[in-house]
Amino acid sequence: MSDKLLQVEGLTTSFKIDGEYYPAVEDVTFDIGHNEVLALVGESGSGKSVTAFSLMKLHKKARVEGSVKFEGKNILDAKESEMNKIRGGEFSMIFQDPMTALNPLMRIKHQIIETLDIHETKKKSEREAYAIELLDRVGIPNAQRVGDAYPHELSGGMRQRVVIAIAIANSPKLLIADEPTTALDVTIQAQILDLIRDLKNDLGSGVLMITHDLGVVAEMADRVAVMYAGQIVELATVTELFKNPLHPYTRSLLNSLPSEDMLGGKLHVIQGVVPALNKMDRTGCRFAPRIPWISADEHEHNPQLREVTPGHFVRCTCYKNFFLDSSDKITKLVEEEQFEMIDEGGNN
Ligand SMILES: Nc1ncnc2c1ncn2[C@@H]1O[C@H](COP(=O)(O)OP(=O)(O)OP(=O)(O)O)[C@@H](O)[C@H]1O
Repeated sequence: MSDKLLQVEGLTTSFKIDGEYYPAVEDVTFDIGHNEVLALVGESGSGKSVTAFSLMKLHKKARVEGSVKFEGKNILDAKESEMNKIRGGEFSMIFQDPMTALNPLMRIKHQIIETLDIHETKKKSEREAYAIELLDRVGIPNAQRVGDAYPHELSGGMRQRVVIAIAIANSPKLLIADEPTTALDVTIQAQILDLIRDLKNDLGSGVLMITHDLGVVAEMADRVAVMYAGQIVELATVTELFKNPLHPYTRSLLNSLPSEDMLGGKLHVIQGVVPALNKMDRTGCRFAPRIPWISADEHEHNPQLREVTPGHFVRCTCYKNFFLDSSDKITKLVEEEQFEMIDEGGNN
């Protein structure tokens, strides 16, 4: 048996658009160990959720290629009946929006009991008491009363705790958290992250934490995979990535974090957005159109994710010619109008 909990190799998930398949996620390779948090970061449309849904085999109409080995077994070959056992059992997912994850017409405790029933966790007679115990464990005060409530009677933070109670009900070995705190205010966010970390430590589970919040990454992750336009462009330990980011996209992401030494309190972002699936040039470096001051011959023709120092992987050689490490250089690029300046309120 592999010592890695999850090994994803060459994962490629394609959707049909106007009769042709286009990959939303392409050649994605990473692994997660027991009791390890891997953060998957990247801006909207980079392929984070498609990756997560592919791991759970939740895409019904997509073409999914590559391999996803869970404790050495390729689950992409698993039958739907096996996947139903795995989902919510060994693999669990915490979704971004608790309101869509919960059934509005069912009492909270029955939603937890339902997942215990599917996986036959605990004796039937013990399941209700265990459901209440889980609510208590995720920090819900007056768990008995909340168990009898319907989702709309709870606050957003409480609902997210319920979703987490459901996700951990069967002691999953792998927890996938897709932007678990986006919909919550800052104080509740911190509490939910603490909760996920404590549960991970108690259960020894691996966690795939999907986020575009680098603060969450710094706080939670052991390693980070940065995604851009369906590919992982950089992967390293969290310390290494924050200390020595290489790929231009990673560096621009980190540079967009507000910090005191930013020019005049402004944030800097590289202009542009992730291209649509059917409009993307797939032959070279996908980030090239967003850093036009780097000449074409500084990009690789078909860039691969390559280990440049032990455990630190980067795609494309263009990083060698990309500098964004001092205010002077940022100023120069701003003067050359390569950067869009936005203030902290998000206004241009
Ligand atoms: N069912 C689908 N059919 C066609 N295209 C899809 C489908 N699901 C996702 N996509 C496309 O795949 C790409 C990646 O989407 P994905 O939702 O994984 O991005 P993301 O990084 O999770 O973004 P966000 O942070 O906004 O959730 C996008 O271009 C999206 O439009």
